[in-house]
Amino acid sequence: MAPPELVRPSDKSNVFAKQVTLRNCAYVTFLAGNGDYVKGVVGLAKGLRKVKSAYPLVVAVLPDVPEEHRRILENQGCIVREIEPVYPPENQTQFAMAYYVINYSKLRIWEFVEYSKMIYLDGDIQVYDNIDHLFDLPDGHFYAVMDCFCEKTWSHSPQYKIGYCQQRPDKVKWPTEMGNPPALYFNAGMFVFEPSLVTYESLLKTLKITQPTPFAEQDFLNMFFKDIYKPIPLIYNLVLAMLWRHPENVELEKVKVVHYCAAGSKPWRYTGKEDNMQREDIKMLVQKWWDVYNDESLDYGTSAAEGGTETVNLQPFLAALSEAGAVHFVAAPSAA
Ligand SMILES: O=c1ccn([C@@H]2O[C@H](COP(=O)(O)OP(=O)(O)O)[C@@H](O)[C@H]2O)c(=O)[nH]1
Ligand SMILES: OC[C@H]1O[C@H](O[C@@H]2[C@@H](O)[C@H](O)[C@@H](O)[C@H](O)[C@@H]2O)[C@H](O)[C@@H](O)[C@H]1O
Ligand SMILES: [Mn+2]
Repeated sequence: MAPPELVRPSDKSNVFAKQVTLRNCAYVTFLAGNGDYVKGVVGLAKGLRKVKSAYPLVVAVLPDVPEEHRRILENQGCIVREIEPVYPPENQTQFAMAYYVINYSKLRIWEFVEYSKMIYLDGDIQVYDNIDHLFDLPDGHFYAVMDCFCEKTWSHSPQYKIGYCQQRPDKVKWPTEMGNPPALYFNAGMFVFEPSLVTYESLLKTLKITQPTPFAEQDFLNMFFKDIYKPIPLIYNLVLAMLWRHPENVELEKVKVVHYCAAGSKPWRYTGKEDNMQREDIKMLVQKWWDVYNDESLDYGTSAAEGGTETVNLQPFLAALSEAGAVHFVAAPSAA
């Protein structure tokens, strides 16, 4: 589509014009440490390019991410933003995974208010179909895919103990003597949200008085956004365990986003030794991830990746001008 023309409010000459409001949107992920998760983020950057997303990928990096990794990400077209860690209050919590304690730092992305809407994606996620349309979801809600309680990582929970899962609430019903069933619970590896300093301050203030729990920031985000959480279809975040826990809920050919969160499924560490890792669908999905990661035509700056011409992301520039209120932007009639 031709870039939007700058039209002064007084100029009515462009009869084809229709008023559009351009929003400044972006994908955002989180990177910590000097280990191999950087491969996940490179894969994600290339995957978003492969599906021709119109939006940039911002990478929120902790101070311990080495310069070399930051260069790699910038050379893949990522916008690298350093954030300070966020720690939960002093606690004796047994996190489901010890390293989950660093995941509270994800909360810093609510401070990225130069963007009006963002889609957060874990570094162990890959996007295989364009999901830019999610930026058009109505404001005022928190959109994410429902999680599953059936993996051993949930063995601490009452749901797991009685065999209840929100993915199949009719299979083992929640007993009335245990009160209401748990509120719908999302996986925090992917969500659509609106950065806001008010929300950001409230998140940090609330965290200070909230007892940490096994799924760390995922539990905290579920509690914090409970009233505005809206489930979106599983095709936007396939938590791999769904393949063997709830295959009846999965139509793999329709899945747009795959979340390599099952133990042993991180493609860049895959050995095939852990439970379920010899499944044909897992091996296919791991290979699919590597096909994108190894595809040099998807490297930033190659003509193939940018659709034959170097593309410049006008969003921040247009957002700044629009902020200034100096002009309205109208889409020139499509060349198509
Ligand atoms: O050493 C680490 C651990 C986690 N992460 C980031 O934190 C996210 C959440 O961790 P992970 O995906 O391993 O959790 P899971 O979804 O597997 O529970 C990752 O995707 C990365 O974006 C990271 O950068 N370095
Ligand atoms: O810090 C807590 C993490 O909790 C979530 O991972 C879990 C969750 O999905 C469980 O349901 C699975 O059983 C488990 O394998 C998986 O690791 C998020 O994916 C991750 O981004 C992060 O928020
Ligand atoms: Mn993950």
